[in-house]
Amino acid sequence: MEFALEARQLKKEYQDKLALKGLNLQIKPGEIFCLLGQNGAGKSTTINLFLGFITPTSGAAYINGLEVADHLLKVKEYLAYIPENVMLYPNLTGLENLALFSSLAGFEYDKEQLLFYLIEAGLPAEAASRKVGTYSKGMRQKVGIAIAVAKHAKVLLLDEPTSGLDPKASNEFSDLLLKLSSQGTAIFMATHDIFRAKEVGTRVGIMREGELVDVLGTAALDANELEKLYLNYMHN
Ligand SMILES: Nc1ncnc2c1ncn2[C@@H]1O[C@H](COP(=O)(O)OP(=O)(O)OP(=O)(O)O)[C@@H](O)[C@H]1O
Repeated sequence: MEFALEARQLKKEYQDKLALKGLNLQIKPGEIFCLLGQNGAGKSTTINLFLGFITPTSGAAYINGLEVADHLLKVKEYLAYIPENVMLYPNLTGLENLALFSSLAGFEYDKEQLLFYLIEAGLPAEAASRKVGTYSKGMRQKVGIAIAVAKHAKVLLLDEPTSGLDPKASNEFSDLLLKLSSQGTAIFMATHDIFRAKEVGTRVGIMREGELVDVLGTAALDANELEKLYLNYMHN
């Protein structure tokens, strides 16, 4: 079977810091994998390797069966990325931003279709014609999701997307992720939010000092048990 995301002995060393120590991981289409870990554990490094923003010291990252470092452009077609702060053009409206990013990915849509994507992602219709500079963080995340859907991304990478969102916005965001995964999108999310990880994740990985020390199925755990396990790893 072809995995949506795969890491094989993936290693990254910066100058004198071994940030990722040989990660092995396989994620299927429709899965939501949440990666927990303290600051500096190697979560962003992992995401940046899947995105092709940095090159591995050894080992390889694969998206849809393609080695990222060898197929940077092709892999970009499959991927959408939502960082903590979605980068959009503040002087363009939500509709204009979506039109621009869709077109960069090779998709041209009329206004009606663009509006449909934005509303599907939970943006109020009245906001779509407003400049993005006036949007809240949660609204910008929704535009990020609309871009992912409009470019038919097979894989969504997220780096702490819910930090700084209020509980309602965070909850709406979780619902969007669940909807995307039910449509077959594979989702890989670095987060500090154990509760959300349990709620949306199919599996949760715990990373410590560049190593994936555990991977847990969320179905058999409640959030308190997951928090206990996590804290245990951090203290030992
Ligand atoms: N460009 C770089 N040069 C040198 N060291 C780096 C670089 N980027 C990251 N590191 C180091 O690699 C380790 C892993 O960092 P990384 O950003 O992947 O952690 P993280 O788990 O994403 O942390 P956070 O939760 O704070 O985002 C850290 O020790 C960090 O200082």
